[in-house]
This record gives sequence, structure tokens and C-alpha cells, in this order.
Amino acid sequence: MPETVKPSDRIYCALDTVDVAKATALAEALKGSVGGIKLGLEFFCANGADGFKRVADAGLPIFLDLKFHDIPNTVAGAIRAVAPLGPKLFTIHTQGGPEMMRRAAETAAEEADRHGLDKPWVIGVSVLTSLDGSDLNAIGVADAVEAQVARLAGLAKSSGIDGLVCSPREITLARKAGGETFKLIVPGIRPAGSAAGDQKRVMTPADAVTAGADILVIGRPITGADDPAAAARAIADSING
Ligand SMILES: O=c1ccn([C@@H]2O[C@H](COP(=O)(O)O)[C@@H](O)[C@H]2O)c(=O)[nH]1
Repeated sequence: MPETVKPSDRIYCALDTVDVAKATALAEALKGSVGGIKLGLEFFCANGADGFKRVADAGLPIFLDLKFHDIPNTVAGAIRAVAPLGPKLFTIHTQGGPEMMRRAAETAAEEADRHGLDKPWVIGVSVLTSLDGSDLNAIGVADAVEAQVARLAGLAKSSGIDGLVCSPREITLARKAGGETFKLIVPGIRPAGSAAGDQKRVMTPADAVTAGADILVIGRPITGADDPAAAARAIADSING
């Protein structure tokens, strides 16, 4: 992403709700204050493609965060199913392995071509921001979070996908592994004084942008505010500052 990107354009607001009316109202209210909307498992499981289209009608780019994690053939099929919706980016799990990531990249390109759409960014989730080193150890990963993210970033890059979801604390090492054009999509963002909730690896919006994040994924600090658009604008101003 070029250096001239407006701070608000870097913010994608996560609308984690089952309520389509609430999500569409938020998407309308946030126009001009954020760069895009993230729809994830909670929203999509409840509302599917029709719900996606209703939110997309607000006109903001959509990040479809379904974190596909399955065998290559099944992930390719899921990508074929969501491609016609035209998300700007979508997620798969890097832990699905190199063959799955290669098939995902190929399928996304083929389907975009077939439907006459821009190719979506295929983004690999590395280590969820709700995990820390002891959680990794509990699932049998002996390495530190940083080493595991660096490994998965290198694998994502060599498998031909467009970027990585990582916590703000791993931006520098993920950039080193992926290079300048590799998109870094970063949740675990908390303005100073916000509750971390279930996020374990967090940073402020300004520090994450300074570290090199392309997109900041921010949910509750915006959606839980009395005035979500004002909260998003305050976050963009904090990045400017
Ligand atoms: O590692 C990850 C991957 C995805 N997410 C998603 O980002 C948002 C964060 O919401 P907050 O309310 O700002 O915590 C949420 O939709 C997650 O599914 C993540 O947090 N970490």
C-alpha cells in the first residue's frame, strides 16, 4: 500500500454480530470514517451470501474473514463459492500447508477472471492474536510466537498468497519474511485505555501503523462505542498524530 494512504482507509471495522440490520446500519454510519468492513464467522454463519450483499450495498470494500482451514480441494471449493461475492480480501489458515495455499491462490485468480472481478487478496492467518506462547505450547508448538509467525509468513510468501494476518507485535518480522508488497492485516488493535478482552498480543493503532501494518482490523473499540463513527475518526486522528 502506498505511503499516501489516508489513516482512515487503513481501518477495517469488524462487524461481529448476527444482526443484519445492525450490521448494515453500522456500515452506512461508518462510510467516510473507515476504509472497509470485515465480516467474519458470526455474521456469515447467520446470514450467508445474502447478508454479505446487504452490507456490501453500503459501498465499502469487504474483508471476508472465514479463515478457511481444510484440505486443498475443499478450500478451493469454498473459494469458488464466495468468489462471486467480490470480497476485496479473504482469509485462509496458513496451517493448512503449502499445497492448500497454492490451490487457494490459483483458485482465487481463476474465479476472479471467470466472474470479471478484481482478484481478491488471499491472506493467511498465522498465529491468532488471542494466543500467547503458553497457548502455543499447549497445542504442541514448542517455538515462541515470533518464530512460528516468521515460519508461517515465509511459507505463505513462498506459496504465492498475498499476505498475512499477524499481531502488531510481529509486523517487523512478517515484513522481513514477506517483503514490501506482502499485505499485513493486523487485528489485536487497542486504542490506549481500551479493554483487551480476549486479545493477548495487542498494540495501539498509531504504533501498529508506524511498525508497518497495511490494514488495522478493529472491532469492539469501534462497534462498542456510543458513536462508532466518531470512535473510528478518533482512531484515524490518533494515527495522524
Ligand atoms: O488472529 C486474529 C484473526 C482475526 N481476528 C478477528 O479480528 C477481529 C478483532 O476484533 P476486536 O473486537 O477488535 O478484538 C475479530 O473479528 C476477530 O475474529 C483476530 O482478532 N485475531
